Amino acid sequence: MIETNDPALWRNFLPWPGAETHKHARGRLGVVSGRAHQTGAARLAARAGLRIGAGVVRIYCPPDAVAVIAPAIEAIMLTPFATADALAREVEEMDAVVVGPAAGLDETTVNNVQALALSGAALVIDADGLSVFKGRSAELFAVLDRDDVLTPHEGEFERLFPGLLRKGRESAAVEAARRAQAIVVLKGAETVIAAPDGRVRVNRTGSPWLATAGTGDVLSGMIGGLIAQRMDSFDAACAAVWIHADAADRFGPGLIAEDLSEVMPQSLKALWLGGEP
Ligand SMILES: NC(=O)C1=CN([C@@H]2O[C@H](COP(=O)(O)OP(=O)(O)OC[C@H]3O[C@@H](n4cnc5c(N)ncnc54)[C@H](O)[C@@H]3O)[C@@H](O)[C@H]2O)[C@@H](O)CC1
Ligand SMILES: Nc1ncnc2c1ncn2[C@@H]1O[C@H](COP(=O)(O)OP(=O)(O)O)[C@@H](O)[C@H]1O
Repeated sequence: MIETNDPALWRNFLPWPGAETHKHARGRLGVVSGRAHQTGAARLAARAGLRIGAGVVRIYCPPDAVAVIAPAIEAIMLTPFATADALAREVEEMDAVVVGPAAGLDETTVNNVQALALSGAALVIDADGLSVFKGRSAELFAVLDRDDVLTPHEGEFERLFPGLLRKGRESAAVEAARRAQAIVVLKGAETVIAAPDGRVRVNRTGSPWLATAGTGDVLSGMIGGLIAQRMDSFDAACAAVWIHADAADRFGPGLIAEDLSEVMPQSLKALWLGGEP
């Protein structure tokens, strides 16, 4: 059965901090950055993960990107890595990791995704982390766990699941989640969230203000931030998609991706107070 994504389905599972918590207990999110000229996407994702409540957020970047990222972050931390193996070692302390935004379409990204998949962290894989597996999707699916999340837009979806969209977006997302054995978030004006066990929800509150560069990077950070706080990956994806659109609608005209993390507290506060958002 296809459900409409609604806060009633996941509101009670949102990870609000308890009185005795501390930053490490709230959840640790890693975000993998691209090279020096491609760091904005990771910073958007990292800030969104922090905003949605992860207690610690750390960007992992190639060594050449340190000098670019360091002056552009405050609460977010930064660790350089030189190889995929080094990255896998560094993320051992993380609960969730976002990989793919502006990662680059080369073998480095393939190696990073595969190395991360062997770590204990749940993965949110977006953008280049998906596109780089075009024509070789089995290599991606072989390393995924059921709590990992793929967040393709239709272009990326077609690269991983050629022809599947012809079945219709809902059926395509369900079949994709079954094939990948992971959560699939098929983004668009209506976003479909599907799990390998057959659960599927359609988000019908999409905001057209989201049709601007970088909003998908923000969404990946939001999903990762909720999973880092130990929310079930399917519910985390549903909640993030809904909050993402709610924040966009609250901002309205002129929205750019950077604004989403600044307006998100309004959406979160409405959910926290328990009233109608
Ligand atoms: N601030 C930043 O640094 C940003 C970096 N970004 C990165 O830039 C790179 C390219 O991103 P793109 O999303 O343009 O890359 P894509 O490689 O997905 O290319 C977009 C192409 O996909 C096709 N497509 C089909 N359906 C589409 C849909 N529903 N939405 C978008 N495209 C669709 C279009 O033909 C389009 O030309 C990625 O690495 C991405 O992560 C973007 O996320 C934007 C912001
Ligand atoms: N017309 C629209 N209505 C609602 N949501 C949209 C619309 N267009 C794009 N979005 C949303 O905006 C985000 C765009 O993500 P993506 O295509 O990955 O962009 P980017 O790679 O630039 O970050 C997705 O969450 C998508 O669902």
